[in-house]
Amino acid sequence: MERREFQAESKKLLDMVINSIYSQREVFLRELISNASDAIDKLYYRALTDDNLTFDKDSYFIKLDPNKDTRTLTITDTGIGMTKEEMESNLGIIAKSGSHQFKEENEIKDGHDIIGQFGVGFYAAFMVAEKVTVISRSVDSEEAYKWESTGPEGYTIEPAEKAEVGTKIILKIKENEEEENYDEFLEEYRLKQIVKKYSDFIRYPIKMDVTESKLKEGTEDEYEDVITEETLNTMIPIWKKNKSELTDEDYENFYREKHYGFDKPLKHIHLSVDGAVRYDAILYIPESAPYNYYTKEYEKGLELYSNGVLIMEKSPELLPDYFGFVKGLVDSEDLSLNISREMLQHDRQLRTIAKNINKRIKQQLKQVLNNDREAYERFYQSFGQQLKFGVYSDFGQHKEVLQDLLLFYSSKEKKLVTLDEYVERMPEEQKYIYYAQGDSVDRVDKLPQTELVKDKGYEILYFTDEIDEFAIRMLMSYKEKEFRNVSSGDLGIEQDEKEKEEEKETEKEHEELFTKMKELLGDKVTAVRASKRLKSHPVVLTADGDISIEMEKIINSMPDDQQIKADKVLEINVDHEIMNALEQAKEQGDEHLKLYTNLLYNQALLIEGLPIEDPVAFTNDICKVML
Ligand SMILES: Nc1ncnc2c1ncn2[C@@H]1O[C@H](COP(=O)(O)OP(=O)(O)OP(=O)(O)O)[C@@H](O)[C@H]1O
Repeated sequence: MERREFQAESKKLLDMVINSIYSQREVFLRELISNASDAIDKLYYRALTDDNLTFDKDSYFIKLDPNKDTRTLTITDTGIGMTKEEMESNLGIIAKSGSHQFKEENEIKDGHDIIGQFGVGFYAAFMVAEKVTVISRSVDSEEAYKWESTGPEGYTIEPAEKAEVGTKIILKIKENEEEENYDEFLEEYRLKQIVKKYSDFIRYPIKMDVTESKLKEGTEDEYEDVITEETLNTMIPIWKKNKSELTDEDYENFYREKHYGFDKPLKHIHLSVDGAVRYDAILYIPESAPYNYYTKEYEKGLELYSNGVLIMEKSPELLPDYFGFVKGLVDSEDLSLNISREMLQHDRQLRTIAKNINKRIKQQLKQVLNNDREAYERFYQSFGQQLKFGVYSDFGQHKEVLQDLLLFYSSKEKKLVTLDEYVERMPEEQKYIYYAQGDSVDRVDKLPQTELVKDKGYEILYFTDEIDEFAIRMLMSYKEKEFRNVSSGDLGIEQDEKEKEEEKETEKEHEELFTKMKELLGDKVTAVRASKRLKSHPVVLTADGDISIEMEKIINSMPDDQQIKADKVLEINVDHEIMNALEQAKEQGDEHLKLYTNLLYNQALLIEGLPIEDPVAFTNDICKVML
């Protein structure tokens, strides 16, 4: 028996396969099973043109046989086999793919897509095996041959005995090393796991004899090992089935089987696209957020398959951040994979798929919003913040996609409404879309700032999430209607001549008092003014300029210590009885007016949910007034 050397380049390549191409050792099994499946597919193609051959799908299988005593793992297939020459060229020259050549020579169709293309996968066996033996008999030969190698030193080929057509690969599993455990590749449970993970949708059954300890018949506490042959893979992926054959329950079961979430998914999307890039996808919109969703630990992404073989557990490129909650998978035969199948060579196909998927998710959400509001609200409860963050992020790039998916609580409807519903209801003379912010609907409801707008009969959107105002600032307007904070200086509410006249008079009347009050407050406020928006409450703090008080609160609570200040204005309700008290205080001297001004300013801070600078002084001030 003559030992043959691998070609010089092959030696280097083999070293690379063993040591650096694959990041996980377990993929050796994926590679050998894919080869076995390719070999059966080749028989199928041969039968199409060869009258002497019939292909009965049910008689083909792949079998795994772990044996701890001999430390071997045998993978047997009933495929096309290899002649001596094929062994020479396909296993003797690394990076020579018989499968690739086969694809070139045969017209590949019917979804029997050959997986192999690079001619390196087989050698992944050396990551776990110290010796690899291949015994194969080709469909074209009466004789069988044995190929054997212990790695870079070379290989031998000699005649062998094998009754049936097909290939048997015997891996002599390496001994454990200090930090490496190879025993796991002889364990039934582990092999099952690896098959499920990577090869669950291989078209042919992957079988293994599984040992189970069972109660011995006729006894109560005696157990015996029972061996049964199990098929480890599901074979037909749900996404390759016809949609009409599948029920909601099937999709829900698949969601659970895949551990996409513990909840019941809100909706699923099943796509079979036959366009420029062909792919199938099953996507789920979950109903509730995983516990770590809003943390750094959460990783978005879809599973990526190529021809039913898992390539990536989480491909982040397939989902934009704002739809990062979507779960599911994509299977495409059109991906250009790199040699380890762990990455893609071009992301063009992936980008096309991602773009389509993005569109479909939006459509689906819109549909739920329009047809099943209750379900959408449940979804929004979990992921509304994410959508709003999506509007805000990347300098508002995605606002067009997302604006119609937003909901806010409405002062009028007392429930969540869309921006479209708001704008549709706006009276003609209403200039802006009004909003007010606070920690909760109850709190916003009681805000004095909302009085005038409500009095006018206009609807107000309540912003109770920190992100709300930031997102809306990015949006700027919706259907050409600008957003306006109810606390802002200009509310765009038209006044008639008489009202304007009255306002001027009031300003003049109290000018001296307000100037004095502003002096007493110093730079705590930029102005003290007669309020146009208050009806029953005595005071309120509002903001001039771009930064609202709510934004000041949020930004200042962030860890990066960017201290910013809103231009606060103390507004006084001149129709309130408090005005008399203030005018009297002014007459009584600065001391008195200062006491009242501070009290009112601190009250306004409290209403806004802002901290009082000196609570002790504030309570002392109250006592002074009481005594
Ligand atoms: N079980 C098998 N039965 C028949 N032929 C096989 C078998 N395993 C490997 N071969 C032959 O050996 C060749 C090399 O296999 P290898 O796994 O290295 O590459 P590949 O499958 O062609 O490509 P890839 O690197 O993309 O997996 C295959 O193309 C095929 O012709």
